[in-house]
Amino acid sequence: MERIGFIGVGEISKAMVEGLSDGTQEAPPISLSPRNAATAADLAERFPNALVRKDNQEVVDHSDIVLIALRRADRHDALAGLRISAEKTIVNVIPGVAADELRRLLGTDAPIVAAIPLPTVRERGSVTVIYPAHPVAEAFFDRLGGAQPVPDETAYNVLSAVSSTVSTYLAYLGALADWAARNGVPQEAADRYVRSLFQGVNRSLGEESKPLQAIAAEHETPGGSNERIRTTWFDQANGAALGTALDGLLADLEQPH
Ligand SMILES: NC(=O)C1=CN([C@@H]2O[C@H](COP(=O)(O)OP(=O)(O)OC[C@H]3O[C@@H](n4cnc5c(N)ncnc54)[C@H](OP(=O)(O)O)[C@@H]3O)[C@@H](O)[C@H]2O)C=CC1
Repeated sequence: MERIGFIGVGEISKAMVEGLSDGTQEAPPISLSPRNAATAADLAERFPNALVRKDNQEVVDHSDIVLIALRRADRHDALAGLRISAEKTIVNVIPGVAADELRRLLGTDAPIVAAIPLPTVRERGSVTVIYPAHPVAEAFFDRLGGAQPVPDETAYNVLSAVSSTVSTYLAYLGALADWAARNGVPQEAADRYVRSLFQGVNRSLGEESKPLQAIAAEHETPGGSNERIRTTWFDQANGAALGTALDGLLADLEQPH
């Protein structure tokens, strides 16, 4: 079985380790980098297949697949001087760090695959976008809910920008609950109702043969109150502002750093 190593053991690595290890029949051997010792030690204690290594090079040496899950600013400090031989596979989850840059930094001939895992890989509940298609990376993310290879780097960056809207979506739900609370509904009841409302709505996303805009239309009566909020709040100016924010992020992701 392929051995997996994590350089950077923060939130997203934790989710991947849990998804690979929790309640699975055949959990792969996992090596964890030692920094963020509390999270690494917690994972190693919970999962017998996971071990904390003494340094990042040891993680690489004990792995067939090396996950790079660092904050962008830490990449030079963490990766300079690491030796990764050509038969290993590198999976990079740092947004906006192109394969060419990583290859120069690491001085390696190993294949480099970029990936956008979401925290729900913890429950093996989301598909991970990868670029380029690569059988080892695909098999890895199949263990975590599935892999979705995209044909080019632009498509990868576009979907990376789209996946950066999740906290905005959740903050929007929070704003609805807060508005209800300001208008007299106890906060707990408002939170509970908003959660239940959108959990129900999100289930309708499972109808994959239906376009998203058709699902939206089904939740709206012509002349009704859903239409009123959409057209008065999510109006042209608001839709255009969203497009501008995404365009700006995409330009940043596409620019070499
Ligand atoms: N969280 C998410 O949902 C997603 C995140 N990403 C991307 O993945 C990357 C990691 O994100 P996330 O897990 O949230 O970030 P975290 O900050 O939670 O984790 C990054 C980890 O890297 C560690 N680190 C820093 N320097 C080194 C080093 N020299 N050697 C080894 N480890 C080091 C940090 O340790 P310390 O805390 O001690 O500094 C920290 O634990 C980011 O680039 C992010 O944009 C991608 C998809 C989804």
